Amino acid sequence: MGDKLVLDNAKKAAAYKAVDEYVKDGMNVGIGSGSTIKYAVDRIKELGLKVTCVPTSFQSTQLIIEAGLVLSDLSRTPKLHVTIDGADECDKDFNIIKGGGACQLQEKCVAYVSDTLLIVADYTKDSVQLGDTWKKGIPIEVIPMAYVPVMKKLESLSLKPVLRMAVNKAGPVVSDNGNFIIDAIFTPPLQNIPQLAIDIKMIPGVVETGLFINMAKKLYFGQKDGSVISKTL
Ligand SMILES: O=C(CO)[C@H](O)[C@H](O)COP(=O)(O)O
Repeated sequence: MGDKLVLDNAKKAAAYKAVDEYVKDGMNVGIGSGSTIKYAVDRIKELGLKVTCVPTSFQSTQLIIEAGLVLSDLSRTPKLHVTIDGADECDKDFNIIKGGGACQLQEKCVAYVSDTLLIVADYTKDSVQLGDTWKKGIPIEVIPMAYVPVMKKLESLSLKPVLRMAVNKAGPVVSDNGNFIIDAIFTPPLQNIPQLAIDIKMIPGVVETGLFINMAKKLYFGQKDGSVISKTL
């Protein structure tokens, strides 16, 4: 089997297991973003579950609509039973980096109002410490007018900020919220991750960081052989 197929099977196994364990008829469900979450939506559809879905991006809105599921938003559905989302890297203490797809702002808003946040990912996202496998840094959403001073401040926090550039478009990536994304590259180990998350968030112009601390209840990692390792703290 090719590497991509192995990875896709691992993602699917993780997403299916999370849905099977947690999602029930009548629930309000947050739908994360990325390539893994597609399988969670597939499973919800396959099981015919009667749930109300709140998306975390343009992409997940499309997934919900295409699957024929009930689409809502945080204004109409401000309290969720469970959110299922992907991740770029998870450490042994459940510190998580998200935002590889630039969706971390809406993802965090949706996760925050959820009773339970489940992370579904393939085995490459399961690390001892952040930065072991994810080399693209911490995604940080910033308002466009402030990106230069934010980058300078990030340098003073020993991070190496890079403005994320678009592919097939001249200029920077523009998030679903009209903002820029700075990827703050770091050399592991990160010291005091909860404090770092606060320090970054406190910089004027920063809207949200891709550091998800103390948020996930359970992590599901699909393995090469199609099994799933799940972890709770
Ligand atoms: O945080 C995210 C988007 O902002 C994604 O959940 C994260 O990048 C994982 O994506 P994938 O499931 O494609 O590996």
